[in-house]
Amino acid sequence: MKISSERLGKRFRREWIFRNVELTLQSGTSYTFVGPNGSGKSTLLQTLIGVLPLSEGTIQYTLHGKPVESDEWFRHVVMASPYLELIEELTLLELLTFHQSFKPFKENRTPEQLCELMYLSHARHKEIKAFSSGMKQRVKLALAFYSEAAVVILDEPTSNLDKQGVAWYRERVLQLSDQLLLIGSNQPEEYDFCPNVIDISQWK
Ligand SMILES: Nc1ncnc2c1ncn2[C@@H]1O[C@H](COP(=O)(O)OP(=O)(O)OP(=O)(O)O)[C@@H](O)[C@H]1O
Repeated sequence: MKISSERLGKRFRREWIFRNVELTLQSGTSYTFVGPNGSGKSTLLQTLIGVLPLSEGTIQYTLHGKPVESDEWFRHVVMASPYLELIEELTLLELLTFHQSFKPFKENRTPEQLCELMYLSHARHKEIKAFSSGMKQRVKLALAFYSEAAVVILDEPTSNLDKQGVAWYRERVLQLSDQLLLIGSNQPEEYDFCPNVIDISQWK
């Protein structure tokens, strides 16, 4: 997968968050967007995957040399972020089964296996609304790590995680090798392995 942007800009009302963003993002490597609070990291990530409409410029997805229509981008993307909610009324197993029906897990893993991989087997019959914030974050990250998708987006990936959770994140994220990984972060421990660190302030 390749995502490229030309003269990409986003504004909310009269405030430009970024302008003239020129990017070429390729599978098989990772890119981290850094910048102070409010600089636009989350906005850029959401614009790049089509969750937020752009205000100017263009974005192109190319898969195996062919352009992908913008209304199909979502099929190729998984995203974990503190502001995207899980379905609170479902149990963990129900949530994973539902998710799997539209995005299968890598290597045909089952929902039960995924519970083990996120160290939450004991909570598999619990409703998500009864999960702690750290448990929810583990679920979001596991969905991102183990779903079949060409593009993986992790915004503030270790928010709410304890030390063990951070170690788990670091171990798992290093195993994403053939996908396109995009991270939004201000915590070096979330991205110190990443070869492409991009300061978003340059586009203000
Ligand atoms: N829906 C919205 N309406 C108006 N302004 C918004 C909206 N969403 C974000 N903004 C503004 O866009 C700017 C960038 O916000 P964004 O959340 O992308 O920053 P960030 O770099 O991810 O910040 P943080 O490090 O705090 O997570 C901020 O000034 C914010 O107030």
